[in-house]
Amino acid sequence: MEKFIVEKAIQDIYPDDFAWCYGCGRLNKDGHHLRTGWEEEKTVTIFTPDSKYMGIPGFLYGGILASLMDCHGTGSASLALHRKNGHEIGDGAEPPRFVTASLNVEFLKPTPQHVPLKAVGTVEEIHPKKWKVDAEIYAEDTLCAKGTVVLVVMPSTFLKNDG
Ligand SMILES: CCCCCCCC(=O)SCCNC(=O)CCNC(=O)[C@H](O)C(C)(C)COP(=O)(O)OP(=O)(O)OC[C@H]1O[C@@H](n2cnc3c(N)ncnc32)[C@H](O)[C@@H]1OP(=O)(O)O
Repeated sequence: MEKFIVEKAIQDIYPDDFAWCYGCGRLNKDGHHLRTGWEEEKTVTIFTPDSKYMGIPGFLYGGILASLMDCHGTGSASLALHRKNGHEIGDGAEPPRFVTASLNVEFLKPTPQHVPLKAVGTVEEIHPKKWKVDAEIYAEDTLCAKGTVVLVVMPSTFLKNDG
């Protein structure tokens, strides 16, 4: 796999109040800090899980692949609606925020530890408030998992009520 770094990620511009997700929140010091950006018309997230995310020695725990798929989905949908709204990362506009409505993962091959994983997404609009991301996760050049994530624009039920 070519060396790839996500230079501009949608998670970098989420407002602080929404930057705490365990998977992709930049402000969650214990989290994975997943970052998702464009690679031409596809979305990409790169992640090398820590050694502790072991299933069988030498191979990854499947739940961590699901986590990658999950946040790759929310980030991809946010990128796509942001672009549809006429914005790109860095133009100062606040991006839309999505939550996961469903997550389907197929584990195709044993996934080795200690190599960078690359999630590649194809984003499709179902409705302006509902998007689908078909994702593939590669370890080096091997397709190890694929899945589909459905995302919905974050409803007001997620707004924190301090009262
Ligand atoms: C925010 C920063 C990044 C954070 C990343 C976090 C990643 C996560 O882990 S999120 C946490 C896990 N996910 C959750 O907790 C979600 C919990 N579930 C829920 O809140 C709800 O079930 C939710 C929001 C997913 C779906 O709600 P539901 O009311 O069933 O929505 P749904 O019927 O699918 O429609 C969605 C919207 O599209 C609209 N819509 C209209 N036409 C259509 C259509 N043809 N098809 C689909 N939707 C349509 C619906 O009317 C609705 O809009 P509105 O709310 O204005 O009526």
